Amino acid sequence: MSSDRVFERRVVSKRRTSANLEEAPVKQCSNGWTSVVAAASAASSSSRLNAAYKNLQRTPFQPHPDISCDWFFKVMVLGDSGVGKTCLLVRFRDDMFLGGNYISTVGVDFRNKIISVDDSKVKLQIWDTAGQERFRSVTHAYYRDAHALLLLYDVTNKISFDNIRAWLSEIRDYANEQVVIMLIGNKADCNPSDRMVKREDGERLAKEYSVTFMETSAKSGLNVEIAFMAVARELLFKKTGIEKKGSFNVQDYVKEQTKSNCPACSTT
Ligand SMILES: Nc1nc2c(ncn2[C@@H]2O[C@H](COP(=O)(O)OP(=O)(O)OP(=O)(O)O)[C@@H](O)[C@H]2O)c(=O)[nH]1
Repeated sequence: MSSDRVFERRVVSKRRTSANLEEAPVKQCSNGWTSVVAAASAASSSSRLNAAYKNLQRTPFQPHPDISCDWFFKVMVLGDSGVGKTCLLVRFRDDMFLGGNYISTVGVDFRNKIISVDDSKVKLQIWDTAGQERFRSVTHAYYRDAHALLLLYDVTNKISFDNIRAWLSEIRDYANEQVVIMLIGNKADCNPSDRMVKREDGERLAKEYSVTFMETSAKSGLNVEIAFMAVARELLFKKTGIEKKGSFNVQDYVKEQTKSNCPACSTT
């Protein structure tokens, strides 16, 4: 059994509002999610969880031992509470939108998806993090071995955009220097009157920090698959592409892929 399969069990409820994090380090959910609640502290109370996490840490940028895939990458989704991190993941993984009551994530969760990139099978282990400030110290512990970070803001919430600089500064402090970063303006399906952050502002900020940018909608599915595919391609290129193809520009890839979508929701 590969290390991450320890987490791949059927579960009861992914998201909880209880702040009593010490109670249950691993929550299981009916929708396929597994919560690693307050893992930084709770991991020590679960040897299996600890072993699995340590195995993950030992395998950055290595082909994954799982014979069903060629490569394994850990991707984290970050951003303020309510920007749509969980919905983005659920859209990518299950092609569903979690409407209705909004329940804030506690701690961190992950789920796997295997995708095909050219002739390679790539397993993405995607970690959903709690956006609320009180969980920051928990989520920081997971940054270090992430290969890619999707940093989200909500185009209808200016504060979530203004906080992106602070997020980028945290990333600089806690993440690997080689980490691939993509800035995402989510909820691009909004009414024009609800939009508080212009696409150009997102583009400008991304340019300033030399990161890739795109707008998505977890609700409509707009650009969600493309965002994850772009990240997977860039990671794969970093690992193998130099010998194989010479060059790959993720921003050009995103531009090409989003060309046929709503212009207001794509990148430059
Ligand atoms: N219109 C619209 N609403 C969205 C979209 N994505 C998420 N939402 C809504 O935004 C709210 C928050 O979504 P979540 O995915 O739970 O947000 P989160 O970033 O995971 O929040 P935390 O768990 O607190 O960090 C929910 O009510 C969603 O239905 C989107 O693309 N468009």
